[in-house]
Amino acid sequence: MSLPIRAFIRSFSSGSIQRSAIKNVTIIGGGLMGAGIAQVAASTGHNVVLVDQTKDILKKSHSSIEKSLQRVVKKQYAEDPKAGEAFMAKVLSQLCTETDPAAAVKSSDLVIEAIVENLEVKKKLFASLDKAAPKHTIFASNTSSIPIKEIAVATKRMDKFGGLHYFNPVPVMKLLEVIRIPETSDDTFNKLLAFGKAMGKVTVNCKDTPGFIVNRLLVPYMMEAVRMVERGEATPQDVDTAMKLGAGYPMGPFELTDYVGLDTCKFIIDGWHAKYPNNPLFDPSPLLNKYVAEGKLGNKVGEGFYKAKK
Ligand SMILES: CCCCCCCCCCCCCC(=O)CC(=O)SCCNC(=O)CCNC(=O)[C@H](O)C(C)(C)COP(=O)(O)OP(=O)(O)OC[C@H]1O[C@@H](n2cnc3c(N)ncnc32)[C@H](O)[C@@H]1OP(=O)(O)O
Ligand SMILES: NC(=O)C1=CN([C@@H]2O[C@H](COP(=O)(O)OP(=O)(O)OC[C@H]3O[C@@H](n4cnc5c(N)ncnc54)[C@H](O)[C@@H]3O)[C@@H](O)[C@H]2O)C=CC1
Repeated sequence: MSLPIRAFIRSFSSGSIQRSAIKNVTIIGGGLMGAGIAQVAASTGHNVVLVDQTKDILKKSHSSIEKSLQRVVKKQYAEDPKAGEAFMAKVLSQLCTETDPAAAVKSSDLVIEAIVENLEVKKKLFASLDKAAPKHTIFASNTSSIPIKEIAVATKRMDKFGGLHYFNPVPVMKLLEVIRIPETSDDTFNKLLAFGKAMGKVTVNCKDTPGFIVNRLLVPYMMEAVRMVERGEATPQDVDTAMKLGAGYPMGPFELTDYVGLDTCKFIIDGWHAKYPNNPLFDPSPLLNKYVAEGKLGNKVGEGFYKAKK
């Protein structure tokens, strides 16, 4: 018996991974998050179709998945590289790419959307998927900051709609926030929870409140960090060192912003400022806006608050 199958059976019997009714998964958006979600879904035995706008983007997504899988395999199969190679080949055989979302959802049990953090773009996508997907298909958004219901109203299947909020990097971060709206049926919610567990994640349930649990706490903290720098109280480097060594965080707020993507951070904060214009926590940050205007979007383009390590 090969190592991954043994490990999989062990996790079944220990209860850490559960069976799920969901087998065929379509991920829309092959960027930082979509690629990570596709990798972990395929690694846990699901058939995955990854969708993005062009073949070139999907080539990059595929190559980032391969690199990340190599890291996982190197660690998990240190003593059996051949089994590692077989595992990697199996995972990659369960993953295909597609540029036409309508074709990609034809036999899908679950669609997870991980495209740009923009309500109108997400609604337009889901409205078209609603027409193309079979009746039983469940829809989920990985949005960081947009209420799930505001996206779900674009469809006629709100009972089959929920939120699956993953964390970056998806292959490493154990948490998954599972969000229900009042219309989400118990059957859909239970299937989403079971799917999350089948992916090996620890799930937490959350109502459809802005930022769910983690981002509701993380965003004000990160915004205060950038305001400290704007007030000239400390440098990004010193803030990062302080939070790593003084609070035990794996990354400081500026390193984390580079990791998440400054464009995504700006979408989040601009969206919340428009929604809550009187809450000073969500006032725009001139420094963040300046970096985004200069194209310094973080690690994905090689530079943000820091120059990315090669
Ligand atoms: C200040 C500006 C203000 C802007 C404000 C705007 C506010 C908006 C912000 C809101 C953002 C919201 C985003 C969101 O919705 C939710 C999120 O995802 S929040 C982000 C959550 N993630 C984190 O907090 C990550 C924290 N960092 C870490 O945990 C570690 O640093 C990290 C694991 C990334 C890397 O670890 P490190 O030790 O530094 O490096 P290593 O390279 O040694 O990796 C350790 C370990 O992990 C494996 N690994 C790392 N990356 C991958 C990968 N992509 N694939 C596979 N494996 C990976 C690596 O192999 C190592 O394994 P070992 O066994 O230890 O060798
Ligand atoms: N970056 C992060 O750390 C996290 C981001 N999120 C959320 O996940 C979503 C995606 O974020 P990232 O992966 O970081 O963004 P990204 O910018 O890395 O990737 C987005 C991808 O979506 C594609 N795309 C855009 N519109 C599309 C469409 N109509 N059809 C198909 N593909 C389309 C883009 O080409 C791009 O490849 C956002 O909603 C974000 O808020 C959630 C958790 C963490």
